Amino acid sequence: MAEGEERGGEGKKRFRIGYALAPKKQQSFIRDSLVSLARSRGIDLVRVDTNLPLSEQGPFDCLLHKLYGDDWKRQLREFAAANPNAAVLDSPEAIERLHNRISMLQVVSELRIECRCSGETFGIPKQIVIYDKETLFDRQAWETLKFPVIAKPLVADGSAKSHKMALVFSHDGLNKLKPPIVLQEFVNHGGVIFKVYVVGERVRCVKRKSLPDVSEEKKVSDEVLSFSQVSNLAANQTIDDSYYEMMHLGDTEMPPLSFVTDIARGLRKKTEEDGTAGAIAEESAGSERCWQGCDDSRSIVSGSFCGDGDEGNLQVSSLGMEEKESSVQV
Ligand SMILES: Nc1ncnc2c1ncn2[C@@H]1O[C@H](COP(=O)(O)OP(=O)(O)OP(=O)(O)O)[C@@H](O)[C@H]1O
Ligand SMILES: O=P(O)(O)O[C@H]1[C@H](O)[C@@H](O)[C@H](OP(=O)(O)O)[C@@H](OP(=O)(O)O)[C@H]1O
Repeated sequence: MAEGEERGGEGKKRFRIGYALAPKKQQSFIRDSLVSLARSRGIDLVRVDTNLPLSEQGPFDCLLHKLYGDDWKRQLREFAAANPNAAVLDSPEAIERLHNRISMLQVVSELRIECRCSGETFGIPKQIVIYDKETLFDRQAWETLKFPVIAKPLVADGSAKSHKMALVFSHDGLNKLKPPIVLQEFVNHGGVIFKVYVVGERVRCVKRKSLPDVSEEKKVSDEVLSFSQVSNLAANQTIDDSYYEMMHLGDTEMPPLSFVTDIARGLRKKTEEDGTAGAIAEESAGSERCWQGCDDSRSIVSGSFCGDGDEGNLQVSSLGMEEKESSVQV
């Protein structure tokens, strides 16, 4: 439908947003409440049928997607060419860097934040990337890194596998890992992370549960603990709350707003400079893509990191989603 064409009743133009999501993400993101709110504001959310060619569907003023693969990328390119006025969130080129845990953090490492408040620091935990088993056992590659470390799949493509991580306490745990991986020093941070979502001018900071601190005696363990999406556990997945009760997480203060907005502003500026659409949100120890919904259906993954083993699983209980949040416009 041409731009400016009337769609809704009473002379109001309605917008059609096509969404193309995997079924699980559809469930978490396209909630009835969102659909009704959008409808009341003149926006119709329309599911894209991924079994049909995109070119046969629409018209859409905007396409919201979280799908991957060469064929999908081709379809998006064709859609963008045929519909130059339609927004594609996000273009495959713009999100490419977020699919690799090294390149996703590059923009963060280039940010220089002057911390005006005392005590705040900003940066990425020390990390190395390991592409093969040989390097995994090469002590030299490890010289700069201290245990415990978190092993994260290098690829971050939204698959369940790409979220499977492991906390490794010593060299003995290394043989359970499957490169390519990023090994990042574990930073004790009191069992709570702050996720900061940046969409254009808007910034929202939420508090989430994270991995518990590692005590000195635990640091000598040869265990490997696997975990997945700890910050997204649903309220009914409470397993062991004693740690969090002890840490009084509910009382944890949000980071100073000025600190959060400085980071948000910096990230926005950097991504705009680089011509990247969409948004990155910054955590205390990682980096995130934006345009996210809440998902009640996640669980601690049993089984091993990157696959199929059976090492111990880390038990983390859930904090109510977005238990406490602050929102600001920059
Ligand atoms: N270096 C670190 N030190 C301590 N904890 C960390 C570190 N890196 C990650 N974590 C914890 O592990 C969780 C998952 O890490 P990360 O955010 O990199 O993975 P993800 O799978 O991309 O994210 P999510 O769990 O939000 O889907 C973080 O939310 C945080 O709780
Ligand atoms: O809801 P928050 O706390 O923002 O957590 C997000 C994760 O950090 C993202 O990694 C998830 O996206 P992927 O599963 O596509 O990586 C994303 O999955 P979603 O797209 O299903 O919402 C969320 O789990």
